[in-house]
Amino acid sequence: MLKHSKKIAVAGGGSWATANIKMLADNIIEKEIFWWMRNGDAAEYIRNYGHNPNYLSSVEIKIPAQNISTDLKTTIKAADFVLLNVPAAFLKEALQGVEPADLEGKYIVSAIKGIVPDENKIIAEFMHDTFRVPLQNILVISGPCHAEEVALEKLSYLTIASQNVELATEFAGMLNTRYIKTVVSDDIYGTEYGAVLKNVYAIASGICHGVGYGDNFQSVLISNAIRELERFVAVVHPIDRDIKESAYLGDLLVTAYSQFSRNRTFGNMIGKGYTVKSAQLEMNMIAEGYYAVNCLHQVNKQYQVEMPICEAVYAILYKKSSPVFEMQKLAEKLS
Ligand SMILES: NC(=O)c1ccc[n+]([C@@H]2O[C@H](COP(=O)([O-])OP(=O)(O)OC[C@H]3O[C@@H](n4cnc5c(N)ncnc54)[C@H](O)[C@@H]3O)[C@@H](O)[C@H]2O)c1
Ligand SMILES: O=P(O)(O)OC[C@H](O)CO
Repeated sequence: MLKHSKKIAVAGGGSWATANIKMLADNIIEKEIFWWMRNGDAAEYIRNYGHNPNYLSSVEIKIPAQNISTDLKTTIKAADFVLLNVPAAFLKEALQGVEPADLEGKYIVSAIKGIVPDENKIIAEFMHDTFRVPLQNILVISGPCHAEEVALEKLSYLTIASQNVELATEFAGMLNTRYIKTVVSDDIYGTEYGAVLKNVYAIASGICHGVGYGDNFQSVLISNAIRELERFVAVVHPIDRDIKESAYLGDLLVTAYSQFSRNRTFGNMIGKGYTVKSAQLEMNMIAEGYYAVNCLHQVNKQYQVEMPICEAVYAILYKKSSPVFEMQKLAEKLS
């Protein structure tokens, strides 16, 4: 028996939002699901045909047509849980017109793996500082899980993090299905920063592949990446955590090695000589790590953690440094 109401709004129209809609609808707990997206044509198509025309188009959308809207305030008003699923770079724009009062008493669930540009804040911090959402009302969905495998109903594990563990456990119960298993954590900072960093490491992994390094080097890169990730989260939010858990190491591995990874694909194109603009145009999807590495570069000015992989990716993407040169330089620092 759930303590809270089961009205959930999903905000975002991409692959992960579509996968989240599927798992919430496939979960057996009765609930009402609302869906906001900015693209009116896509919303109309989904209402008419029950499939997202642009992302995971094979997934059957099993929510009532009238619950799909392009008006975010109305969608938020209808729900108690607001699941944010817009890439971090566009979150501020998506929430324009939404006031702190609109979110009063709501639970905010971030499925975003990114940092809000200019603010340089992870999503929980941004929602807390800007919309006065109490941290106790904020949840994070993370873990190694590609939307494409959810569409195929391949067994996947999600981590639901919140300082309010009872709430996280309750929300996790609304995601479990035959193909989704959930783990609960109280580490929102480590979970969010871990997910942000793994996107940058996946870009590094793609760049290495693009310039011609093999599996042997790749494994050393990822072994150094998890140590870099651990160093950073230990300074930003020092608590006792096991970095080998799925939300940290697992997510890094899936993104660094999977054919479905947006960030790795983007990095591979950069390694092969594409410009940032041309690589972005080539993809209908967003590589969060591109935006995140710039934010991390700013955030780390305060913490001064040794982060050679992030710095190499930053130099390539933002200083137009040569991928071959940066990877050679990085290789000297890895162990
Ligand atoms: N795809 C996955 O498997 C997956 C898994 C876990 C977490 N995530 C996270 O989910 C979030 C959403 O990513 P996704 O993979 O669903 O995205 P996607 O790459 O599938 O889709 C791109 C999304 O960005 C939106 N978008 C593109 N340009 C925009 C603009 N100028 N203004 C506003 N919106 C714009 C599109 O409408 C679409 O919703 C990201 O933070 C990502 O890290 C994704
Ligand atoms: O692997 P990416 O770059 O597509 O990111 C998607 C998810 O974060 C994987 O858990």
